[in-house]
Formats: sequence, C-alpha cells, structure tokens
Amino acid sequence: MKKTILITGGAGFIGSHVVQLFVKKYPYYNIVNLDCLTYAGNLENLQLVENEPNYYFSKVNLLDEEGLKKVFHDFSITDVIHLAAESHVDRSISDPLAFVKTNVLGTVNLLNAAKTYWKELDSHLFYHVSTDEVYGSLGKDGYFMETTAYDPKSPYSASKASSDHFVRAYANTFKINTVISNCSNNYGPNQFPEKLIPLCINNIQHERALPIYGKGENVRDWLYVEDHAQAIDLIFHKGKRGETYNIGGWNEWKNIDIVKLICNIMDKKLGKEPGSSAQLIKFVKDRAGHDLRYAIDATKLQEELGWRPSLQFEEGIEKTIDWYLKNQQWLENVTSGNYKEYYAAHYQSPE
Ligand SMILES: Cc1cn([C@H]2C[C@H](O)[C@@H](COP(=O)(O)OP(=O)(O)O[C@H]3O[C@H](C)C(=O)[C@H](O)[C@H]3O)O2)c(=O)[nH]c1=O
Repeated sequence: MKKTILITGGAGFIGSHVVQLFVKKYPYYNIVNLDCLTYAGNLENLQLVENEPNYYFSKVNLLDEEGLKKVFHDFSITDVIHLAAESHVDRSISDPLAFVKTNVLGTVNLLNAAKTYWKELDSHLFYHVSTDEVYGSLGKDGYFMETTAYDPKSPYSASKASSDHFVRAYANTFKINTVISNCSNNYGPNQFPEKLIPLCINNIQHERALPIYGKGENVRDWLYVEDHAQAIDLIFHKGKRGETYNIGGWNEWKNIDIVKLICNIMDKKLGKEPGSSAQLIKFVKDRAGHDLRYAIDATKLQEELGWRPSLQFEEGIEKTIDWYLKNQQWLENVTSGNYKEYYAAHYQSPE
C-alpha cells in the first residue's frame, strides 16, 4: 500500500525539517502537512518542497474534530507523525489551558480520527513526537532512560506527558500501532526566536539585552534539528511498534556558557569588538519551577537502530547563526506576523 503520511505541525520548527526530509527522500510517499498556523507555524519554512507533487498542505486545527476526520478521509491517511504542539515553557506558565487544549485534547482528537478511519490497524502507524521534559529534572548526575518514571514539572511538560499517556492508552485499548520518541532541546534554522538560541542571535543583532534566567546554571542537552529529523525517519521506518526511544545529542551545556559562546561567534561574524555582545547579558528573575538539568541516554536508539548525531555542536551552532544572519527577512516576518501575507499569496486568506 502506498503511504500517505499526515505530518502535524509541519509548518513549525521541527515539523518543517521532518516534512522536507520526507518529501525529498520519499517521492513515492504522499506527505500531508496539517498545521493551523499559530504564531510559530510559518509556511515560508517549506519553500523548498511546496511545489513538489507529493506535498500537500491542510490548514486544520487539532481541536476541529470533523476537520481532522475529513483530512483522514480525503487523503486516505495511512500513517501519522504527530509533531503539532504548543512548545514554549514560559507560555505554558502564563496560559496552561492553551497547552491542555492543543497538546492533550488535540492529541486525543487525532487519535480518535485515526481510530475511526483506520480499519486494518496493523498496517498503520501513529508516531508521537515528544520531549525529554516529561521525565522531570535531573540533579548533577544521571541520565533520562526510556524506563525513567514520568515526573513532569511545568504545565508544558505535564501536557506532553499526558499526551504520551494517551498514545500508550490508545495502543493498549484500541490496538493502534504506536511509537513515541522523547527528544532533548533542538536548535537550528526555523526556530521561533522566543527560544534561548534564536532569541540570543536576534537580540544581539538588535543590541537588545540577553535575559538569563536565574544564574544561568541550568543545563540542557542540545541536538541539531536535522539530526532529530533523521532520528524520526529511522524510528518511523525501523522502530519497534509500541516502543519508546529517547533522542539526545550527548551535548550538555549550561545556559550561561551557551550564551557566551553565541556572543563570541556573533562578535566575529558582525565584526564587533571581542566581548561586546557579552555586555548585553542580563541576569533576570528565574523561570518559575525552572528544571535544573535535562540529559538523555540515547543508547537504545544507537544500539537498536544505529543512530548517532551527525553534527558536532560547534559546527551546528555556526550553521545556525549563519542561517539567521542570512534570513533577516524571515526573522522580521515571524516577529511581525508578516508570514500571513505569504500564506495569503500562496494559499487562501488566513483567518
Ligand atoms: C527563553 C529563555 C530561556 N532561558 C533558559 C531556560 C532554559 O533553561 C534554557 C532553554 O530555554 P528554552 O525556552 O529555549 O527551552 P526549554 O525550556 O529547555 O524547552 C525546550 O526544549 C524542550 C526539550 C522542549 O520540549 C521544549 O518544547 C523546548 O521549548 O534557557 C533563559 O535563561 N532565558 C531566556 O530568555
């Protein structure tokens, strides 16, 4: 059976890289990008594939149950890779309900659409893309394993943990084939500049302060977004059904060190006096309930499926900074909302 894969959140950061990879690598699959184009979803991210004959776009909100069922029916969806989510921890602190709606209810609506439409369950796959934040926060030592108990600490991670549970519950109760992956912090092109790395790049260009929460001692494990997309490709095709795979970069950084690194690279690239960008660093009030450290043990993915990150961080961060410097208009568009004009010109009028 020819695959028609529904990729949700395909206009977002990670989703756009997954859509591009699948459209180009698998011309014999149909790829349907379902996205409701929130502030973080931008069709400009898909310019490289938007005219490919195997690429389709459908503007549907995960809360629109009938709309979802129609997409399954109209496109004869065979598989799902579910990436659409509200993803910013700070926003989840100011508006938790938005995260419950999209991440929990939206995922259940999508599962229901799959359950209704798929008749021979064995020939389909529902792949849920999740986060390492479901495991909570680590101290100085240790790693998150696939067997680590869930202990989400923020409204965002609680909503993702809940959606993971629903996916497993549907696998158990309704016998849907599922797989889940939990990944560490991503960085790279197309990331909305509310997240630490693009925020710093953008603020340095505009000579704005670089807000460091607390003392900047919190640790994150960073992975280049294209490496994440490669891992998703592998897991989609070769991962064992019903399993969970952790994805990480073996690349832990304290926030303050990563910001200083970005400052140094930006000084060189912008021809500024060494040390001048670092003067923008400003220690601010800590994030409420700020998780201290995330670190992933991705041994299972490495041993079972042979995955390793391909990029060294030093190379990835240079590439990322170069991309943002070259794509000033993109930054301008996403921060001003102009991407809606792009949508209107290419598709139908946005709401
Ligand atoms: C925006 C910002 C962040 N930070 C700190 C807070 C974190 O310790 C670290 C990274 O923050 P960011 O908001 O970029 O990402 P996380 O909160 O780690 O979460 C991210 O990685 C996981 C895996 C997901 O699943 C989330 O969807 C994704 O947003 O920098 C600052 O100090 N200042 C700032 O202005």
